[in-house]
Amino acid sequence: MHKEIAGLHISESDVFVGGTDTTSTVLEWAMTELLRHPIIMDKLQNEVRGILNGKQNIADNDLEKMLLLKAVIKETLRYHSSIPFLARITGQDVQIMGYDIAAGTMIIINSWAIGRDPESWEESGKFQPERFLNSSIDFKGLDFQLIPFGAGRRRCPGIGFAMANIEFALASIVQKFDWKLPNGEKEEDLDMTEHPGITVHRKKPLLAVATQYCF
Ligand code: HEM
Repeated sequence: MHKEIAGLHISESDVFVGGTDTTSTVLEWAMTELLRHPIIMDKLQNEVRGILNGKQNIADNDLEKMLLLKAVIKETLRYHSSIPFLARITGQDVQIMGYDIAAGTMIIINSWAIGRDPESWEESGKFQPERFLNSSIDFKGLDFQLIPFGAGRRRCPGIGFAMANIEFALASIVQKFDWKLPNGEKEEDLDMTEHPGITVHRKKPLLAVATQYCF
């Protein structure tokens, strides 16, 4: 069924498709990067376990204090923009950076490439969540170097829901379990091949061994 929300046509299947694969893909990439960077995993577990102090249920105001958790998720969204291509059709003739673009042209914006652009990001090829700790750059569509949710009127309407899901899930799994790669696999051997598609997920699903953490 299609509904009109603020003049935009959005169907229930748009919401379902837009909201499931994307969220799980971001979580899988976040865990991949944490397994590849054990020092960051350690720092994150210290932050989450310290703030929760043995409490099993995570509340909204606990998440507000988890600054490294938020930075890890932002860095994952920068480095692994899960919906890489945004599409727009120009409503009138425009000139962008010296290029004349006729009305009715479809423009494809590659948010994956923007997230890795060395002109926008220092050490763009490295996973460094700390870059966001003292930065006001956010993913809400106002900072054009970080647009994993798009920008403008058609940007993702599910940002709040997505972030709540990812923050709760990631905080919970790093609080309650310690994680390592299976069969003595080393961080540097972790296969990072991407599977291109509407969402860019891991080509091979991530395998990790969980050990329950004793509080
Ligand atoms: C990390 C998770 C998510 C990511 C990375 C993501 C990303 C995106 C992107 C890039 C777009 C296109 C925006 C544009 O063209 O400017 C989009 C659209 C959309 N997203 Fe999300 N999304 C996520 C989660 C969700 C969730 C949880 C929901 C619903 C509960 C949702 C619902 C939608 C819908 C309905 C659209 C179409 C909006 C329109 O056409 O106006 N998304 N999303």
